Amino acid sequence: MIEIHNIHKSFNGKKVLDGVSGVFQTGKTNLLLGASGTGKSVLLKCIVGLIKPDIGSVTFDGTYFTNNKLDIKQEIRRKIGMLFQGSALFDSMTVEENVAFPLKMLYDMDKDERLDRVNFCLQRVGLEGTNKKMPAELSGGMKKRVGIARAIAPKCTYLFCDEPNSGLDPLTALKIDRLIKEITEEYNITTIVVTHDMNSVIEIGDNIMFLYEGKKLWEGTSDNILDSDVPELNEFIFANRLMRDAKKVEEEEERNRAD
Ligand SMILES: Nc1ncnc2c1ncn2[C@@H]1O[C@H](COP(=O)(O)OP(=O)(O)OP(=O)(O)O)[C@@H](O)[C@H]1O
Repeated sequence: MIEIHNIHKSFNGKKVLDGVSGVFQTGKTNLLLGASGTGKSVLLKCIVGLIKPDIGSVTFDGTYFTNNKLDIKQEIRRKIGMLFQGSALFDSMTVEENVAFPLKMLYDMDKDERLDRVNFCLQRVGLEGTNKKMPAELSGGMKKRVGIARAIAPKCTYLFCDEPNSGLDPLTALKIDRLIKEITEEYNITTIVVTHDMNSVIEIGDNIMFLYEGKKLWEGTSDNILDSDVPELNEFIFANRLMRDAKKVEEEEERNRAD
């Protein structure tokens, strides 16, 4: 379980996070939802320690993280897996080398043990046998799968995903969302996903925190989000639907032109 308490962050006098508190449960897919520029990524970076909040604290399973001693922070960092926006694979490394990378950095494993773990993770994300492929040879969805395999390779306790389905077609996006949820439940991980996609909300939103202009305006689940009485959230959901409908019309028109 991850707890955040009263997180504030400003850049050059501009407030980006304004007193955000909340709890992210173990074994659940916790979503940080909001429009562009509402502070989702900054909050994620504050949680993992890439950005220091001006005020506030983060606790991992009861251990205080923010401003704690370096060795305690490093111990927590070892348990964190990250799936970055755009996958962020090393282009000059094979799939196998990419997934092995955190194992080399964090563990004193022999080569065979490391390869076993890499193969296990590749198999878990449905990419067995792709060891020697280069990232340039992979589709967007496959790259995300490699990113997930790399994140879980060190047996992470906490998984952070920054817009995991950006740039993917709806069906591939759905498969990636489901894979993240399955892995979260299977390994009892605390997962936080940054998203602005309502499809993800409905599909995997065990616990959703809606951010608006740096504030948490609503918290709930995919079952009750459509009943919210928060105007900013309802407007966000409506805009998402309009976007989806407009996309459908565009695709339909494209199909008609092609016929
Ligand atoms: N290092 C930084 N220095 C200055 N401003 C920053 C920095 N990082 C983020 N910001 C600003 O903080 C605000 C929130 O950014 P953030 O990336 O958290 O938005 P977001 O909700 O994740 O949006 P998106 O969905 O577009 O990624 C933006 O106005 C951004 O320009």
